[in-house]
Amino acid sequence: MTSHISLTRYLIEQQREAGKIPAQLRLLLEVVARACKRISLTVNKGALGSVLGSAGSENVQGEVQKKLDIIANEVLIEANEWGGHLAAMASEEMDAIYVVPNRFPKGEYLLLFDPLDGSSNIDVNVSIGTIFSVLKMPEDDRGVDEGDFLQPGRQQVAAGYCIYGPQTVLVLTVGDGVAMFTLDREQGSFVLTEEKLRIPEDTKEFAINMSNMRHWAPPVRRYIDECLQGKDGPRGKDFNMRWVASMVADVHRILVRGGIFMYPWDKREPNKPGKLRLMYEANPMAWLVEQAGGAATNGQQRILDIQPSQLHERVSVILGSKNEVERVTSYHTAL
Ligand SMILES: O=P(O)(O)OC[C@H]1O[C@](O)(COP(=O)(O)O)[C@@H](O)[C@@H]1O
Ligand SMILES: [Mg+2]
Ligand SMILES: [Mg+2]
Repeated sequence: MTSHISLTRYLIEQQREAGKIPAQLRLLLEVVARACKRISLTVNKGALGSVLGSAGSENVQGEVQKKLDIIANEVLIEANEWGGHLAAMASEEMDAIYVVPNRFPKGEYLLLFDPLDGSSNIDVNVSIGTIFSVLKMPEDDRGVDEGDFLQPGRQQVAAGYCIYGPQTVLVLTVGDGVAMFTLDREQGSFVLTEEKLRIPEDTKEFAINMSNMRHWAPPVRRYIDECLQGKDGPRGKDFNMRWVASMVADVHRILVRGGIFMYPWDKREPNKPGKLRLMYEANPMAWLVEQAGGAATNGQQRILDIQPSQLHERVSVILGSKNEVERVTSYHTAL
């Protein structure tokens, strides 16, 4: 642990001393953090809080919603509606954007979130999380609409996630490196526990859902085949594998000790670019990973440079230790 600096103090320093963020963005991030704290408490109640199981509904992507998907979505909306200098919000769990009712002064920011990432792990008590991204509301815009959200990830002004695991940890970037804050339950506050995180450029650990192997495209197959050959293969080293099936948990591990994470396009749904969502999952995680010295591509280009054409757009994701991401990307572009 590096200090007893709270998230609030860290953000004030980012605002006043580093001049990195305006006061309005600081307040918005504090509201998001408070909402995450509430979600964390709800997650911890588990069966005692009747929060496990399915809600019996489907989201816009046709996925079955869990009770916690809906609860987490409501907590974020409610907290930010009145507290966050926002013009509008967009969520993986809502078909359309949520325009914040008439505000004066007009909200300057747009908030996007995956309220509960790793839904399949809720009922089995494995790490899950909330992923968020903040964009600036375009200037000279008279009214907010979906088009305002369609900005490439490089234009994010803040991004992060909160992981609800053995510890609740909030990980954040405002473009000045990546900082981690651990929730101190006795104090009720997030405390800075790691700063200026760096992902090692090389790794011997990959994360991919191996059950999809037969559906992968040749470049992904080639990369994993070479890893699996270990010491005797072209890579000359043995690789380890991890797959939590919560993107937050897999990316968190990579930020802490390195590795490569892939959820590539595959033949199961050939018309979709991938499973993960560009705006709620890939963009915030790609920026965090880049801010920690890693890389993130869709196999063809940097994720942060993709111009979105739809709010709920999907994308192929390859991110983590720089040299490995560059290798997989070169296997795609060499074709
Ligand atoms: O079950 P699969 O196909 O391995 O997918 C796992 C992936 O799906 C996700 O759970 C999707 O997120 P949601 O739970 O928000 O839908 C990612 O977190 C994870 O990387
Ligand atoms: Mg998700
Ligand atoms: Mg989700």
